Amino acid sequence: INHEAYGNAYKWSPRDFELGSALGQGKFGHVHVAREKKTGYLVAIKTLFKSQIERSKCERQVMREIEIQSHLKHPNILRLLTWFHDMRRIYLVVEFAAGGELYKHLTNSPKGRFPEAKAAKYIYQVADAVEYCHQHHVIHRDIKPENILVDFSGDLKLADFGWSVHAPSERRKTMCGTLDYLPPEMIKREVYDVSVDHWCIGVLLYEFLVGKPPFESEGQDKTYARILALDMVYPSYVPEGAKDLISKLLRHSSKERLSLDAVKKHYWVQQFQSNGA
Ligand SMILES: CC(C)NC(=O)[C@H]1CCC[C@H]1Nc1nc(Nc2ccc(C(=O)N(C)C3CCN(C)CC3)cc2)ncc1C(F)(F)F
Repeated sequence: INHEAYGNAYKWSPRDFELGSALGQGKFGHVHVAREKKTGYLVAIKTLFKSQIERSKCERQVMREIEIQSHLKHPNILRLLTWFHDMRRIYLVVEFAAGGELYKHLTNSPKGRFPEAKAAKYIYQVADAVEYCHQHHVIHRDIKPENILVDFSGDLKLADFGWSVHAPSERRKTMCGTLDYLPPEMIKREVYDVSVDHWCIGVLLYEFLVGKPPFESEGQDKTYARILALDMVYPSYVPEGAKDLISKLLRHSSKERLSLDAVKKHYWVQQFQSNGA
């Protein structure tokens, strides 16, 4: 039968794809590059094992990730193209980001940090993607280099919506992974809103330019103390404009943090926008 005539009723299955090499390990399984047989289109397939998801009681989180990521359509957000499942596994068919993981680009850069122009281009793209999320009432909550991929043309793709929630939220976020990006309100376990992402974008820009996050310390308590005290220093090579922008994002009072539209229009960012966006 002509599947296309039935729109989305087409049932995707593993048989539609030629599995390629493993790209790495995701949270609940592995990720492969794959080629969709009819179109030759390269995709990434995240295979999640239902047993592992059930064991860690993350069904709701996985379904939320699928729900959220399938509705977000933005050039700097990794697209969830489709998904299907069999008895034992859930398969997420996601855009393949040929440039790989952003944190590897950062660590492999000379001096382990990005030049101004690249940092400004990247922070524009992240701000644009996160502004789009917020317009769709989604807080990402986990913006950091590890959760951002690079596509074939060197543009950023915000990924890993496993921790995103519909705004506003006070859902507990178990302290997994790095603490460096946690905003004060999350450390103090207060109710928080979309502006947690504004804080993270400030931390991200600092890390792009310096090569490490501003409050990095030995041990969780020291990191928390430095975040709550806004105890950070800028190396001399950080340009004034970037310091101005970061200082307007790393504010304790979430209401005082610069809007994402103002981030995109900030003079330090604008000077590098080639497309005059
Ligand atoms: C945001 C989230 C937290 N991260 C992830 O999900 C990770 C977990 C596994 C991989 C990645 N997930 C994805 N990765 C890509 N592209 C990609 C990744 C890595 C390389 C790379 O450098 N190697 C293979 C190198 C090649 C050279 N050898 C030596 C080392 C690995 C090249 C392309 N596209 C889509 C995805 C996605 F997200 F759709 F799954």
